[in-house]
Amino acid sequence: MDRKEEASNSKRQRKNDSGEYRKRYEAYSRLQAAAVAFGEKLAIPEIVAVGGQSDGKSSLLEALLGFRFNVREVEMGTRRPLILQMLHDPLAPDPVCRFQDEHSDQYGPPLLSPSSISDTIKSRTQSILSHTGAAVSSKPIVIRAEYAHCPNLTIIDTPGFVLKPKKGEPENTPDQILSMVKSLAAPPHRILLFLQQSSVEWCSSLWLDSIRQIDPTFKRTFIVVSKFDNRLKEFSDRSEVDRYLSAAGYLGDNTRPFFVALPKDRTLVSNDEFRNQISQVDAEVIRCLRDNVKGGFDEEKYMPFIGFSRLKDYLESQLQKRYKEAAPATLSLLEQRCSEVSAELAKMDSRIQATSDVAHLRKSAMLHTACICNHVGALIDGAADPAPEQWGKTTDEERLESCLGGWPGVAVHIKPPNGTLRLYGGAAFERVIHEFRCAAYSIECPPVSREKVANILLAHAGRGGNRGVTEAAAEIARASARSWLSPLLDSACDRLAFVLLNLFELALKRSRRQNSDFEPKTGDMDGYVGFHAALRHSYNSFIKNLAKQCKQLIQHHLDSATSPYYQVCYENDLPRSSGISSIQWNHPSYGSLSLDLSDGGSASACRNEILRDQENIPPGKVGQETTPGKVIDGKDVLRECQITIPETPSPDQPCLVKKETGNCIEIGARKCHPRIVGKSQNGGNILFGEGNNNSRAGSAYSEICSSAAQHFSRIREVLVEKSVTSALNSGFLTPCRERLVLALGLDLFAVTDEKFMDMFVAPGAIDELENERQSLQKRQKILHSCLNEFKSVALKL
Ligand SMILES: Nc1nc2c(ncn2[C@@H]2O[C@H](COP(=O)(O)OP(=O)(O)OP(=O)(O)O)[C@@H](O)[C@H]2O)c(=O)[nH]1
Repeated sequence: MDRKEEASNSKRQRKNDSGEYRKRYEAYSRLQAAAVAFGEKLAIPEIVAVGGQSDGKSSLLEALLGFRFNVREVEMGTRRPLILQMLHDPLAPDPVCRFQDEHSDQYGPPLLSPSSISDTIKSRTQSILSHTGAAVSSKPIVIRAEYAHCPNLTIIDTPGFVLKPKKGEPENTPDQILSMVKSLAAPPHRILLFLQQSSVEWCSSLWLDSIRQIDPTFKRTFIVVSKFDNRLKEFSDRSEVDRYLSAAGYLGDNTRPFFVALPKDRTLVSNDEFRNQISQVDAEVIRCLRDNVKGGFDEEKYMPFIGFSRLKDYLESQLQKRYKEAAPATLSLLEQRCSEVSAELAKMDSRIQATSDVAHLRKSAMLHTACICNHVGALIDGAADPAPEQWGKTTDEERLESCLGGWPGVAVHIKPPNGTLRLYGGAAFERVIHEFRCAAYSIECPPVSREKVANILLAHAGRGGNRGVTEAAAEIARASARSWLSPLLDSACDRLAFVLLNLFELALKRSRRQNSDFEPKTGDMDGYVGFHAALRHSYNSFIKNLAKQCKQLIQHHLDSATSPYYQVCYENDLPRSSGISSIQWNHPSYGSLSLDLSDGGSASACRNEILRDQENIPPGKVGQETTPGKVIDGKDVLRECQITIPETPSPDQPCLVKKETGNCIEIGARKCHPRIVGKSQNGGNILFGEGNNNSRAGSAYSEICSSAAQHFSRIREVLVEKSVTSALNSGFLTPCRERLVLALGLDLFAVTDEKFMDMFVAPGAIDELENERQSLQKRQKILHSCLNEFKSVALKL
């Protein structure tokens, strides 16, 4: 082979090589566009330019591209990462730039003028920042530039590090930039191009440490000392310049920085002139080092690292090298992604098919319903997920949101233990029951008019009955209990229903979390608005029905407790203790609720409140913790009662209890009762004494009031302790645990297919699936074409 032949062979070889380079590069840049558009995580070798603000990153990019696109002096600097895909095209004497769509892998029309490029960068940056209100955004802008004078190279320009935010920018801007750049530079397949101005000494470099945190040994970092022209005039002799160029002691033995100067004149010149200026500056740098420095510099050692053109060649060769190395891994990753996307697409097809498959929909809907019911059960039995702090309610919130306000007929503000804690489910239910008990015990037997007493009493006297006073008192107490306790019972049912109604949302939340944590087991019902609405409606109706039934049931209990025949039972039924001391109650549910878990302050506040409003204390608490008493005019009357009422109270002492009704009286009156009756049987004016209103006047009336209060208390106790609490539990909770799934099932599924499918006329849901499917199809198509491209690239490696 003669020399001529050899030369033409090597020329052909070089041409082939550059053809291969180009093919490989094109394959990667298409893959990169797909990765950006679809959020695919593919390890594509890329260069990320990082450094402090105004250290020259964008100028270096322009120099690499071979023309100026940032013609406007952009005051804001780089605010979004800019992925610049440079494609060497010998047939493009003028640069052809296209922006990738913000939301797809498609590129827009070619932009020819540099000002339109910088304007687009600016407007895209501003549109996203005005939307987020931040100073920077990590969403990249992608530009593809084809040009005869650019290399095959992809560089990501990043916002420059800053120490302080600019005026009007959020305070955390420096941190935001740092963390954004760190995450852009973190993937190990990315090469870092770290720029630092030549005027900065390595020992005082602010950002070198940040780079070390990303790449501690600079294994994948190229270091560029920018604006080298600014430093040149400071060198006087060779040793000085060689020491500077070696950067010894700061970057490690294997890291050689590049020293680059670019034209600082930013006046608009033609692209040819711009490239001309770049070469001139390159030449000028070498000339300065040779001529202006005594003894020049160690050219053998440092020449390959000085000047822009050397950096450009180096970057291109490094990127090509990495492309070649990464190709097998990229190919296998692409194969994997292609089969994954195909599987996703098949799954999506079957989901779309399932939208018209009644049997499938019935199964999924039943599973979903059962799952919701299970979660309701779990929440009733006691659960702490979702976070009660966020999803629970305090007693005040419950009152407010249920629009039920306070307890009817109760003037005092009831503060149940744990009222300040955010509870839901079973715990909130128990708290409402307790609150109801407090409310019930705070109701006093209302005062009765003398006319009422006279009407009942005189009629009894007329019939010659000798139990007139007792009968009158009982009759009064029954009427009072009916009119005062009935609204309270209704209110309790409404409050409990409110607690249970809230559980639907929480059960949904738990079910969603469970579906996202594991493979969806309960069928994917997302988007079927009609079904979700029907399920919610059915649940609400179930709870409202329970409330209605419970109201009827406990009204029935109230009717029995206020029936004249029941009086006999409760007189024998209720446990009594001797003397004046309180009844001993043995209620496990009460015991558990008296456990106040709210923080110290609120617990003691609540206790104080309870002590202040003694009505809030049901008898159970009375026996255990404190002597019950009602504070009237600042005195604990009951305590006073206990001290002052003798074992056998004198009928002359009606004044002692004259003012009192309710609990206080109830306890004192137990002893008084037989004597009161006895007194009335002793003849005289049974109604208002001997006609002397000032001496004994009012004593019979007071006795009747007192006795009525006693009856009232007993009715209330029977009701609260014996029937209502258990009726509420069995009326609400047992059906929720045992009948809910069946009731909802009957409502939703015991219907014809046609009616059932009405719930699934969900154009929104099907559209959503169709959109997802289309985007998957697109992704599949692009990944397949990238795969094929890489297969042919790999063949020539
Ligand atoms: N003297 C001199 N000036 C330069 C050189 N390179 C860039 N400059 C000037 O430095 C200024 C900042 O340059 P940019 O390229 O915008 O810096 P940047 O790092 O991209 O800035 P941010 O994107 O805001 O972080 C511009 O005015 C450039 O003209 C150089 O080599 N020598």
